[in-house]
Amino acid sequence: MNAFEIIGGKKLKGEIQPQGAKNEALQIISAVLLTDQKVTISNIPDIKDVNKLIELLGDLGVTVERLSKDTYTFEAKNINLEFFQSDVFKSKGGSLRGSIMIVGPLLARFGKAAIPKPGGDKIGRRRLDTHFLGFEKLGAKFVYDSKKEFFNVDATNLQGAYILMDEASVTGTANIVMTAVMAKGTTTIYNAACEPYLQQLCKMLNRMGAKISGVGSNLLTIEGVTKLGGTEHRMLPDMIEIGSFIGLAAMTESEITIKNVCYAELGIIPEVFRKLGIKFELRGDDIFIPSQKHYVIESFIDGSMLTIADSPWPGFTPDLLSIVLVVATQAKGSVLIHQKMFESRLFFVDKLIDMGAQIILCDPHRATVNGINKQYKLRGISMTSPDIRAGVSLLIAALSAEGTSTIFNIEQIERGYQDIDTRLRALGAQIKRVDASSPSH
Ligand SMILES: CC(=O)N[C@H]1[C@@H](OP(=O)(O)OP(=O)(O)OC[C@H]2O[C@@H](n3ccc(=O)[nH]c3=O)[C@H](O)[C@@H]2O)O[C@H](CO)[C@@H](O)[C@@H]1O
Ligand SMILES: C=C(OP(=O)(O)O)C(=O)O
Repeated sequence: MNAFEIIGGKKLKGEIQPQGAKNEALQIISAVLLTDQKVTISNIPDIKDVNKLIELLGDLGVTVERLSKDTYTFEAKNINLEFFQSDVFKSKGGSLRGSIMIVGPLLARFGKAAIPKPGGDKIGRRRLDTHFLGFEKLGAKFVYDSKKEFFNVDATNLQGAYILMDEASVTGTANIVMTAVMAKGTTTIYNAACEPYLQQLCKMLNRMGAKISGVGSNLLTIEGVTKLGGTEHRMLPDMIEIGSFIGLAAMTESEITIKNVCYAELGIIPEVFRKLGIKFELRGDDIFIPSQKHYVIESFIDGSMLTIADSPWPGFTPDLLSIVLVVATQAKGSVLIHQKMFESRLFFVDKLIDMGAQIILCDPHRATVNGINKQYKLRGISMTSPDIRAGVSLLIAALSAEGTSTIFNIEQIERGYQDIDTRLRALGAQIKRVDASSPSH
């Protein structure tokens, strides 16, 4: 078990390159199961969740070749469907959220799939109804063994259908799209999620021979085809990392350039950080954030207090709300953070309160932050990271704080942020990895 030890209060400076997008990678890598031909994928982030999915595909029989640090080829020629019943599959498949997205492609290609209830962050209930209701509409049948927490799904004759999704689920949409691309006839998916992750997936599937229209909207039309072929795909930069680095720069008064951000794909994200008063410039495709001592939270036009809430794309992603919250603690002004999607994602504010932040947790979904305008610094403490984004928010808080902080359970952070300690050290951060099982901890 490792922990991060951080000496805070130091300004950082330099350039940082965002990794490839974690949540896109999980969809794209699952999609290689749709063809027996070679698929080459680049800008793959070297992070725990993605590596676990790649390993799982290897166990299923996919030939995986690593061409360079971030580029792999996948060839799903000989898939071993017996592997589903093994204990290895039950433990590995259940250890990450993204594994649920192997179901759609396996159904489309082989007419059967299985999956243990997937893992991922413990940030509230994470139901899978949208996925399975969609599979059912396309003609599949599933059985859920609640004792073993295991799904078995069968589909002998997938038929296109009209699907009004019960919510705009990100992984649910990806799964249903990957099933429908090889179902007979036309599928219409309304209330589809349309995050850049999904747009990237649909574009890749179309390059493989699929016929998907409406990409980027919440109404997708899919004409089923009988076979898909190989392709090449490059992952977008991770928009959640980009948002995290904007927050990091503001909190630590640092001058940071975030390189090659694909700005056009960031949607409303930059605007939300601007509303917190953070200044930055777009230089080519880089975001340059100057060192700024103070930043002032905007009010609404009528003078009322700003609310920042999550909603499905093109709304603000829930994965950046924890970062927005931590950044607001040092701003001038107040903001209400409303986490609508997840019910346990704001509890980490206890740790920020221990560090000296002024936050009132109104209920599990809402927290009011009273920014202290850097009148004093947060103080370093020992804390445990409850989930990936809270973990990074605490890391940002620790880097801005006075004194030493220790963050335990950094495996959560490393699910989604590649070599984060090394990359932060390159900006001048005082962060080191320590063995948390040693007696001094
Ligand atoms: C591997 C992966 O890609 N994970 C992302 C994916 O998870 P995932 O695909 O699991 O999340 P979903 O989009 O299914 O839903 C997330 C939560 O929001 C709720 N919900 C969803 C849609 C909606 O219109 N209303 C609503 O309340 C759901 O009930 C659920 O509690 O999308 C989430 C929402 O952007 C992100 O936090 C996760 O990082
Ligand atoms: C919640 C997240 O991930 P996952 O869905 O993999 O748990 C996230 O990336 O913020």
